[in-house]
Amino acid sequence: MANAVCRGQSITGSRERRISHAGGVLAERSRATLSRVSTNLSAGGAVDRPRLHVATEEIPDPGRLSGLLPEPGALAWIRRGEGMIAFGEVARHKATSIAEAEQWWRETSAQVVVDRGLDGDEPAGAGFVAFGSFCFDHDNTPSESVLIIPQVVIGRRGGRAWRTTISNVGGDDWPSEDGPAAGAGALPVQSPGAVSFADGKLSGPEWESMIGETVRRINAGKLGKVVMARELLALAANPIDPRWLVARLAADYPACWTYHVDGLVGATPEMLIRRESGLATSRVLAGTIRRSDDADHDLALAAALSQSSKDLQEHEYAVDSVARALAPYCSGMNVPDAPYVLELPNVLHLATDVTAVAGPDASSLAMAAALHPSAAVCGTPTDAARATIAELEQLDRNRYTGPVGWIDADGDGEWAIALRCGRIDPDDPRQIRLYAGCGIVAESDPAAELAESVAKLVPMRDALGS
Ligand SMILES: C=C(O[C@@H]1C=C(C(=O)O)C=C[C@H]1O)C(=O)O
Repeated sequence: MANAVCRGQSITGSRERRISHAGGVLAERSRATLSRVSTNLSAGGAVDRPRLHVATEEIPDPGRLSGLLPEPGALAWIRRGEGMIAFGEVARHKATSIAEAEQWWRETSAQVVVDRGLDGDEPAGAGFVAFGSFCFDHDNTPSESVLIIPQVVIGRRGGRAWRTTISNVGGDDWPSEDGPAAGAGALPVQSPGAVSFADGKLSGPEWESMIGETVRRINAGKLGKVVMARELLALAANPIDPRWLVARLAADYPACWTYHVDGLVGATPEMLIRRESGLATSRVLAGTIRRSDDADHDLALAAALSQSSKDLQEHEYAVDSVARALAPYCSGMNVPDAPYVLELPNVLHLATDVTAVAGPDASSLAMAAALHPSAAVCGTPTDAARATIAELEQLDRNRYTGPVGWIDADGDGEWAIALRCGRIDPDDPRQIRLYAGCGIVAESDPAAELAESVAKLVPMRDALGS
């Protein structure tokens, strides 16, 4: 990816450095005089682009990342204790498509001045990054996709921890000292209090009959698979603080990617595309069984899942769609012949990890644009499945089942599929919509699919404290 990052370049004048402790995290404020390295860019003269200054430094282990979120709007990306949290906002891009956001990021990151970075091999993400969350279907939602450039990022990966500060060259030299600090001095996290649940537009039985109609359409011959989702409305006594949910999800689902971007909170097991140092990986999930409380029984369930023709077919559609979409961007693709069983605390999934060598211009977001929507969340053939969802599902999916994740200036990044999540109502933060969907194929049984959706809602229900 084109990258005009100039580390240690274009900095003149003295630098004053002050280290202070904020919740065990070293905060630094530096003053530097920047010589102008670029003129303010506007794409086709239409869009004002921020001209940004980025500094990253190594910090001591900051402790539990989910404990560092200073305010409810802070961004989170955590898996097995590693990842990034971020706060403050330097720029927010309302994207009309994933491809358009990729273009915006490519042009914006080409204008960045990088003052300092980490010594040696930097972990992906230790530098200029944006976090994003995209709609499932831009044509069928009033809501918007976003790419957010934060002011401060704290990350931990592979035994190293860092802090990145991003500031607008056109504005103040550095983020205001009054801005939020991670950890100490942060706004306290409030429990949601008592939570009640209600069906979304469709009740359970109505959803089952909608699934019955989907199965009929599939059997009529034009569709192979359609993923149908439902929502559950949760109403809490207090405003729902995403940090409450992030902390619980990250602790209870360490193998999943726990995220919070702009009110969308969840812990997803499905990785649409991860790109790091030229290697692309995608974890495809499709085919699900609810776990029991008994380990031996779970073993039998796992064996049944890996031999279920209905689940294997559903899985095959999803893997095919990913391999086909990825092929133009990659070489040396490896697609395992058979899936393995991924165990989560609530469900078992059939899983396939596809790996490939990414082409030099294939950023993580460019590949996400090509992959979305995969048959894991939409169906096969894509256009017919998407139209069937729009016609029958009666749900505004919003950003549920869209890509969620982050990208860095080299195009590396992680874009998961926003599953096992909820969206806090921006107009009434006591309300959150929880979503769960199921892949429907010719052999699907509506009652079993409803039960599967109930199992998929468990992580968010538990995180809310019910
Ligand atoms: C749509 C969801 O999950 C998708 C559907 C699956 C299935 O039907 O087996 C499994 C994983 C996901 O690809 C969801 O969790 O909401």
